[in-house]
Amino acid sequence: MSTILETILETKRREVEALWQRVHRDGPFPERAEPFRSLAESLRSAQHLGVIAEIKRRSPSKGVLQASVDPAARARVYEQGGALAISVLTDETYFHGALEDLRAARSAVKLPVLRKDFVIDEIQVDESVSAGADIVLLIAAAMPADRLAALSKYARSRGLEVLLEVHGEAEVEAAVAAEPTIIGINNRDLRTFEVDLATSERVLRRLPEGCLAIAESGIMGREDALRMASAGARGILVGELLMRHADLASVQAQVAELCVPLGAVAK
Ligand SMILES: O=P(O)(O)OC[C@@H](O)[C@@H](O)c1c[nH]c2ccccc12
Repeated sequence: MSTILETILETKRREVEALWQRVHRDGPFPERAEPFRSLAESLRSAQHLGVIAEIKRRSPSKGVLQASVDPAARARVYEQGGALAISVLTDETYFHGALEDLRAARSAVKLPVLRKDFVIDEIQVDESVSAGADIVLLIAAAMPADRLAALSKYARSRGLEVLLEVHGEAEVEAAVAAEPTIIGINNRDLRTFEVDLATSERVLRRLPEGCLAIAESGIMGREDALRMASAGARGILVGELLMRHADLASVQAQVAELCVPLGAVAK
């Protein structure tokens, strides 16, 4: 056990085990009442960079960002600022999130909601569907290529959109083969926590034509948003910048600032 990702995955394997036991004991997860909402559609039709605004109480790299958060109120403000989707950290151990946060956020808005967790097993996909998630994150570095493809296929078969996260060029081939709905390029290396926006610039050049791609992490303002847009990203995933503010009026203004026009960008 050396890197944080490996440590987290170790915890996830135990959670998966417990989930299977629960399902064997109590039966399958309850049916989902809510229809799915699509992020891919709004990313494709938007004339501006799509902002996926995140609810994250703490992170292993930054510590506590905001201990007490009202996910419904925050989701509403993200929506009012013009975000195309809400991302909710649901991992409890390392991010102090919960599936309850996702439910609360989703019922407060009309936007699609991304379940941000470390999904490595079909049972977590079932749980995500039941909880009302619209998009699920899969991380290329978390599993071998064949598992990535199988899990992506399963998630899509259950009606979810798949955001598949890569960090470097080396993961692009496996990611594309898994036929995700959207590819996310994480500017933060989950092994070292180092953040570099040049990561997105490099990887975006390697993606096949027509690929819907977003840049994740380390976006700290309009300048960075413009940089990601001109590199070819259709959207950005932003957490820390928004979570550093408790004042919801300034959070809303901050989201609006990030929705830079795509037309103005030389591609
Ligand atoms: O807070 P930031 O630097 O704006 O980053 C948001 C998001 O990209 C980050 O939370 C993230 C990207 N991939 C992840 C995987 C797991 C947990 C968290 C993440």
